[in-house]
Amino acid sequence: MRKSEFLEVPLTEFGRARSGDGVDNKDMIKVLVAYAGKHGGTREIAEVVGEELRAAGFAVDVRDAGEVDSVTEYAAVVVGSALYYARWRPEAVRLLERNTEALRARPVWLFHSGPCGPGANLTRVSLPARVTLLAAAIDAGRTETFGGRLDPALAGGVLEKLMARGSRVGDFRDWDRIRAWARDIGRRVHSRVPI
Ligand SMILES: Cc1cc2nc3c(=O)[nH]c(=O)nc-3n(C[C@H](O)[C@H](O)[C@H](O)COP(=O)(O)O)c2cc1C
Repeated sequence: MRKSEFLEVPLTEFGRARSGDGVDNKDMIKVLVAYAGKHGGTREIAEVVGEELRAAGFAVDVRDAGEVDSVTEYAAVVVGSALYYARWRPEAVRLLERNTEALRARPVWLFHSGPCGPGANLTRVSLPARVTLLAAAIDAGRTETFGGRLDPALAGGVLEKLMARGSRVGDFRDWDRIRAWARDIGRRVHSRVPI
């Protein structure tokens, strides 16, 4: 199925949540938010995206991209990676590579987090070449760039310590923008406007 055909298929055709935690969520549409990073900054973005999607009425799994084998149980998928040396983390790239066909059949949103320092939130970073090809194969929409976080206390190794200095140090994640983006995804899935 092409993504354009998503509009024609009832959401009920996709996986629905099984009940768990004593909550009867069997009628909720499942959404996956997968993330890849090194120091937790991208995971926290994914968690906030997940929070907003839950508030919008979806059953959301927020999972480490490296632990996702299949996406077929989800009606929509969000994949985010930290940027390191202008690249995506390998776990996120592998998720896209291994699930290209299934992702092509679902609405998919991509984001990456990285820019730090003054102007971090005005910066739009292009997808790395490999991910550009995968995004085209998946027919994903435009990738969102979110500011990142550089904390010298978390820096391991010489290069990370060199990066985590000066005006780049700090938390440049714009939570309002991240939440607004997630709410927009929720609206689009509900209203069947994929991307
Ligand atoms: C060694 C190193 C290289 C980085 N390279 C980039 C980069 O190429 N582009 C970018 O926007 N951010 C870059 N960053 C910033 C990280 O993407 C940012 O700190 C991000 O929030 C890290 O996410 P994480 O905590 O999930 O690992 C780099 C950071 C480090 C420490």
